[in-house]
Amino acid sequence: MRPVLSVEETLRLEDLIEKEGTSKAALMEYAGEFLASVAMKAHPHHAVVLVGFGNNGGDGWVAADILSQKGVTVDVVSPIEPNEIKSPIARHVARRTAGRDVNVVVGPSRDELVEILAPADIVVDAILGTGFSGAVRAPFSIWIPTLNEMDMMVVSADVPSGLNAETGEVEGPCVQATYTATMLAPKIGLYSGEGPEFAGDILCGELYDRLDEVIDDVEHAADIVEPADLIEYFPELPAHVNKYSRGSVLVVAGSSAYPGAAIMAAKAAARAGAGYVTVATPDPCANLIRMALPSIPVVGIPADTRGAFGAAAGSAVRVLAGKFDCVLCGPGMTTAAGGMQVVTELLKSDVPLVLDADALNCMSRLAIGGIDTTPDVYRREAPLILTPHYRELSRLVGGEPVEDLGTAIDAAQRLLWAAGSDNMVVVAKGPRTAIVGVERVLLPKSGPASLATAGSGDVLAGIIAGNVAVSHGEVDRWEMQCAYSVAVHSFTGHIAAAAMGERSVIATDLIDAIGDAMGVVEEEALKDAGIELGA
Ligand SMILES: NC(=O)C1=CN([C@@H]2O[C@H](COP(=O)(O)OP(=O)(O)OC[C@H]3O[C@@H](n4cnc5c(N)ncnc54)[C@H](O)[C@@H]3O)[C@@H](O)[C@H]2O)[C@@H](O)CC1
Ligand SMILES: Nc1ncnc2c1ncn2[C@@H]1O[C@H](COP(=O)(O)OP(=O)(O)O)[C@@H](O)[C@H]1O
Ligand SMILES: [K+]
Repeated sequence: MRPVLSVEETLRLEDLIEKEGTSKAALMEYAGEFLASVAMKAHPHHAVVLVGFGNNGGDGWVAADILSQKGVTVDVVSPIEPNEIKSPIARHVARRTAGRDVNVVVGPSRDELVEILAPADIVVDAILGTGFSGAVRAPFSIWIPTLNEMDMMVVSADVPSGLNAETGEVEGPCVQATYTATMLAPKIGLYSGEGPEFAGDILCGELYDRLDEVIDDVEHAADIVEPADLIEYFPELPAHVNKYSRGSVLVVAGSSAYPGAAIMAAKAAARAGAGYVTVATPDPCANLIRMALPSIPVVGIPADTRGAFGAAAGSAVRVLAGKFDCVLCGPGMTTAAGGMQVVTELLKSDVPLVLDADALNCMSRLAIGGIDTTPDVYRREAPLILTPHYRELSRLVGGEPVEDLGTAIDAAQRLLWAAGSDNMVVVAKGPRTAIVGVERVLLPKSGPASLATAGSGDVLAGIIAGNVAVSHGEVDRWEMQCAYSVAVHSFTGHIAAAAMGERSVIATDLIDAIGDAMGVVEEEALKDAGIELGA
């Protein structure tokens, strides 16, 4: 697992490191060394280092010094004279570097900047870091578009300048980085909002030799799940299993209007390894689903006049549910009154429950005004996994906006804390999906944009339910198991995109790729853990 920190957590970490005897001035030296080492990967002859007023600029001044000592021709571009820099540690390194073998240009015009940049083979962006917020002001509001227009190789110090390190928001111009050399731990804004579009490849400099020991003394905004972390969560297939003991899933889904969602979720659960999948669906669409899924039993449930779950559906589904290792409820179900009863009854059961799509919309209606009004709706002993996309998540917290990773994590944490249940996990789905559990926020591998296609979420819900069933509840950390499922879903996106072309992927392609995707996740995990296949 690799920690990702908020700005506040980073500052707390720096304070802790300082208390242990490594000053902020020393950290700046290490940050500059790391920045220079990333720039040196490009074997530059001529580097331009753009520095700002603060400590991010300090990192740049140190890097400039080191690059010139390595024989690189270096121009430093600064908005002010080194003597005028307010931060004492940054002023110190700026004065030192300016007295050495680098060319310092203060306050160039746009045309002068173009002339300085043109001969360089690498640009180090040390203009703004974690101290920046809002929209970039002059002169950087001129420097940054000028740099971006020249399309050069850029290494950004800590975060691309112009990106809010906390939220990933970009309100004005922002440096388009080739690499981001981030210090101590990646900042959450690199993964949220527009962060991924501007950061390029993210490389992290640990800077402090006891970092592993101290980093857990501060909270982590999130943890990136690395391939080897998933090893314990691979579903097993022992020789002695039968179809029931492999794991059974009841998929409570579909309606006359949306039978396809039930079909995709059920098929995905079976492909993920559940030995026995059954669909419970409103009577009028049961035959259609039977024809689409010859290997899956379909139970018709009393319907209303529109072909959605009817008044008697709640009790019928509750009776069925007890026979399964996991119940997935929601895809294509609509939010008709019968559906609301189905969700209410299933919450009372003691079976691990995955709620997706319309089951979540039913939840928001059950807790009108958001989770805080009726947190008891969510409380149950058995595991409860919610898989909302941003809009569904926003409804669950009473309409508060959820529009990027940061706001999604906040909303999911509000749900968890209000419910106060240890066995609840929120899989907040978006371009970067976060899995929010009581103890941790996980960032599993994200998939390609090809996943943004109707029905893709039904497939993920099926994969999650299939894996929950296969584990028979013997999982110590449900959020890690969800991370395995999200990683599999992400790889289905990559595999389907390679086969069909990235623009042409549809959700049924993802289902067909589940088996291969599980293979890839497992191969990567073993490789990451240094375990050789076939050894
Ligand atoms: N604090 C520490 O211990 C360490 C900090 N380090 C570096 O220091 C950085 C943080 O330094 P600072 O806190 O000094 O902040 P920054 O250097 O990121 O930015 C602060 C400066 O930006 C200016 N600024 C803020 N908003 C602006 C806007 N909208 N338009 C134009 N200018 C704006 C401020 O006037 C201030 O001078 C980190 O990102 C990292 O690169 C590293 O050297 C490692 C150690
Ligand atoms: N731009 C994107 N890049 C990567 N993954 C994405 C992107 N957009 C959506 N996804 C993923 O695709 C899935 C979409 O789910 P959802 O919105 O529930 O779809 P549906 O309701 O149509 O089934 C989620 O797993 C989400 O994380
Ligand atoms: K920067």
